[in-house]
Amino acid sequence: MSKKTLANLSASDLSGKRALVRVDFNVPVDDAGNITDDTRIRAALPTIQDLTQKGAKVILVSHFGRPKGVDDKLRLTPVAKRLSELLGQEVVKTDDSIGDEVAAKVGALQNGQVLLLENVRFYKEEEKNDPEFAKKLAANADLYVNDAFGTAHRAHASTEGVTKYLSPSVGGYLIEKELQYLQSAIANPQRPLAAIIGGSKVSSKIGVIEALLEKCDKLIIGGGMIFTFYKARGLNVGKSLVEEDKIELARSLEAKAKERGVDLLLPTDVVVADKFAADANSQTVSIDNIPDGWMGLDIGPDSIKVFQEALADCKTVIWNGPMGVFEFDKFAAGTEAIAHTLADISKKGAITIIGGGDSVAAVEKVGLADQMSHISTGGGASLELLEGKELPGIVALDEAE
Ligand SMILES: Nc1ncnc2c1ncn2[C@@H]1O[C@H](COP(=O)(O)OP(=O)(O)O)[C@@H](O)[C@H]1O
Ligand SMILES: O=C(OP(=O)(O)O)[C@H](O)COP(=O)(O)O
Repeated sequence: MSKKTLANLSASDLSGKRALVRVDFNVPVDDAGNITDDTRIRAALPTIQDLTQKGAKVILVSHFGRPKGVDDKLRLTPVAKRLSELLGQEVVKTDDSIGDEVAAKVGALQNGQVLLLENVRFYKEEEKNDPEFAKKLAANADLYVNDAFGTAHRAHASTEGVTKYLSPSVGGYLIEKELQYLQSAIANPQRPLAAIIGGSKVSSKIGVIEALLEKCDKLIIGGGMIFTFYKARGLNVGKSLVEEDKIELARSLEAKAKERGVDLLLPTDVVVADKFAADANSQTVSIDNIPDGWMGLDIGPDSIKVFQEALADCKTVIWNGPMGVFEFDKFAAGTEAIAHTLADISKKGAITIIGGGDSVAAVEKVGLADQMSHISTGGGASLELLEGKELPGIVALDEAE
């Protein structure tokens, strides 16, 4: 990468220095708050360990979920515990990300110690990239390392704003590794190239589809994303997830795909449930038969077949977003089938890239992660790279000398 990285900093640059390190510890958790997949924590270890070995005082900052203000369910305390186990050393945890308590605990850090700040999104100023808030985050540190690849597509205070107040500002080893792999796989992809988009972040990912129509030969849509398209077609979607203000966009995307001759594949059948729960009653219906009061939580068997056939000849596939609510066994079949298909085409030489916290968790759950070409810690971030966009969290870093 053309940016300065941690590899450019020696022990003499780092020893005794307070390093503010942006990580993406936005890990999947179950209803009881237990971490169900720690890939993102493990992926940050090389950077954290390099810093501690070189005598830096490490101050980690991350978001967790999408809180509106302080939310006790979205505290990073379980993450601090898991990180401490993985590092084999104590991780000091603060209850805030700025302020006096943080300053005091940072002041008490010894060289090589690690501290984790509280969820930075408890402050609305974080996502607004408020300069005063960025200045307060930066006040406790001497230098900045961004290793949050999964959040590099967000221009927030802890990913972009802080770089204006800390020097040097460098990329960590995870960001370096992700860019190295993704840029080469995506710049000149082996074709046919397919993108599979699912999951629940409809409003933040539906926009990506437009740019992907220019790049991809096939676009497969699943997960919670599909019902906005169906509503645009005038179908009844019951209580399924819909983004009302994206219906018009969905309609125009279908029209554009047709114009450009890109295969935009949507499921033809879905598994619907009478409630959002593991023990819900379920039935498989065609998409024009979703009953009132029911919600679509997985793609159906006919759709799985069509998707598998479409993927069979692909040479590069990038997948972000599960096909259904795979956390509930009843609604995991679509996601599991696609994971198996990608493992199969990987074996035949295709490049398969899985990105996103929950998508990676799903592939880990079925034990197929090591059969994919690349497991990326970023879903939205890897899709934006595929679109050809620059990621603000990377643009903001110092240029390599
Ligand atoms: N039909 C659906 N309705 C509601 N939620 C869904 C549906 N299909 C998938 N999901 C949910 O989407 C979530 C993952 O979405 P997202 O955050 O976009 O993916 P990733 O973390 O891989 O980027 C999962 O928790 C899954 O339960
Ligand atoms: O989980 C994340 O993104 P992803 O679901 O696209 O992989 C990142 O932590 C970014 O979170 P955000 O989409 O709430 O900014």
